[in-house]
Amino acid sequence: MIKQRPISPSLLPTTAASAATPSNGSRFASLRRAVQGRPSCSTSARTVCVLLAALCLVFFVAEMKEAPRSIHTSSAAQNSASSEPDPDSAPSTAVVVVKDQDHEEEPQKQAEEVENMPPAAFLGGLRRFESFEEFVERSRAEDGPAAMPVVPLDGKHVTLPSVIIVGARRSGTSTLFSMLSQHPAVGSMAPEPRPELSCGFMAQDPETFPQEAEWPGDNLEKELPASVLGKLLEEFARPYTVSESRHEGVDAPNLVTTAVSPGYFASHLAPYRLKLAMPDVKIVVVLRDPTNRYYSELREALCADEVDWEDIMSSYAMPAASKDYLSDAVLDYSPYDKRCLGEGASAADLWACQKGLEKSHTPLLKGLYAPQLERWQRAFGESQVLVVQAEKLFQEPEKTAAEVAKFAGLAAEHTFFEFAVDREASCDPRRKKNPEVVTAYSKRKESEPQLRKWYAEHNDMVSELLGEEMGWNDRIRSAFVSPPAP
Ligand SMILES: Nc1ncnc2c1ncn2[C@@H]1O[C@H](COP(=O)(O)OS(=O)(=O)O)[C@@H](OP(=O)(O)O)[C@H]1O
Repeated sequence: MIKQRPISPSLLPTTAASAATPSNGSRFASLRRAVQGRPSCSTSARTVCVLLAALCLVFFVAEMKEAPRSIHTSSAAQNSASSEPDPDSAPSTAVVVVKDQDHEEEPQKQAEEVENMPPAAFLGGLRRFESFEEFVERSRAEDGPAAMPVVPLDGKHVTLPSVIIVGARRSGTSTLFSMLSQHPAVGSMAPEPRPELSCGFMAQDPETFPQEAEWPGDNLEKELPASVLGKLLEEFARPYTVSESRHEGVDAPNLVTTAVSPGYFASHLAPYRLKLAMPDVKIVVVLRDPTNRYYSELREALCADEVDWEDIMSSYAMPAASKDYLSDAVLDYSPYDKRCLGEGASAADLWACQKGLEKSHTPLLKGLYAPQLERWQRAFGESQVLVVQAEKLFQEPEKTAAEVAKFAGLAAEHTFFEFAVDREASCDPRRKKNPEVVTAYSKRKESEPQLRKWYAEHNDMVSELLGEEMGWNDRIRSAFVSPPAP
């Protein structure tokens, strides 16, 4: 059970300006930098934003004094959250309160607390082990994960995530991660980037992945020897440094550690390797209208400081108008190929599938969600994989975060604050000075109706798979509805 405790200042909302305070190496730092440093936010707009945020803060603090700590549902939330406004024409979101998610307060104190813990003692749900091998042995002996481990490593203390948001990329994963991190029983970890593993530890090339811990290609129930698994977990956990003393006052079994690795969803190997390494980890998948997801990724690529034209032009090639193209894509890059789903596929087979996906039309194919989702469900079972629709997250952020929190095993009696994205400030390549960028983006945007049609059949498949209408085809459907007679 989570002990009720007064809201600490770090849980209170901050103004846009203070939320934008840079912080070393954290995911939030880059988010904040993104919010702060966006070129289009004019000074006057910023002033208005800051004033608005300050007003929000005053009202909020007054309200929090009165309000019980319950789930906060947005009054603006709509019941049907199937589509989002066109990200290219949507007005900027009002700047909303953001919890200042710094994991920097009292790091020294935290380190000392962990250091002074007797082995196998609890600290807010974390249990100290001398090594991951010891953790694995204890978990096996106790027939379940022996709490979340905290293990000394190279002068730091590291742990493992119990919930991982695996993607899809550009679907609001950072927003969800930052919202969950507001929960007092969540020790969120923003892994330090490892440039050498651009696609993530569990998605890396079999050439560099530890051979003895590799997916054997046949048996999902296989148990790796404790020494091998211990070594693998140590490598995996290396960037997940235990955060500061925010776990204080939380009863042991409730602590949840979350991580976000949006590149994992499209990986063919990550689900199986993760299952082998952390069979109990909970998986969260956020799915966004694939057309909007595509343009978001394109915008991100075009807004990068250094744009590799050749790469962008080939990666972001548009589908040909003919439907055959889809079959070609399916056969050549085979996210549908049975072997690529993992049945009897070796790590080398799966890597070939992943490479195929990476080589051509990647951003386009990443929007074919069904086979990707099937791999995760096949590896972990449906009950361990939660699918969140991005449009619902955008329209009902607090409610959606509460649902994810419940899935993660967290008590619901907590208020989440929306992490709002200032759309006007978000990168729009058309505002770039470089005419090549402007032309490239505009040309791709002209093909939007074609792209929507290309995804339509697959979108229906995803709706069917999830037993819920995602609404991603609404725009093309409405285009066919004849206007009412004058
Ligand atoms: N609350 C809310 N409302 C509307 N849109 C939102 C919201 N939160 C995140 N987003 C949009 O999600 C996109 C970023 O997704 P990710 O955080 O998953 O990106 S990443 O993969 O981690 O780079 C990025 O999409 P685009 O703006 O279309 O590029 C964000 O604007």
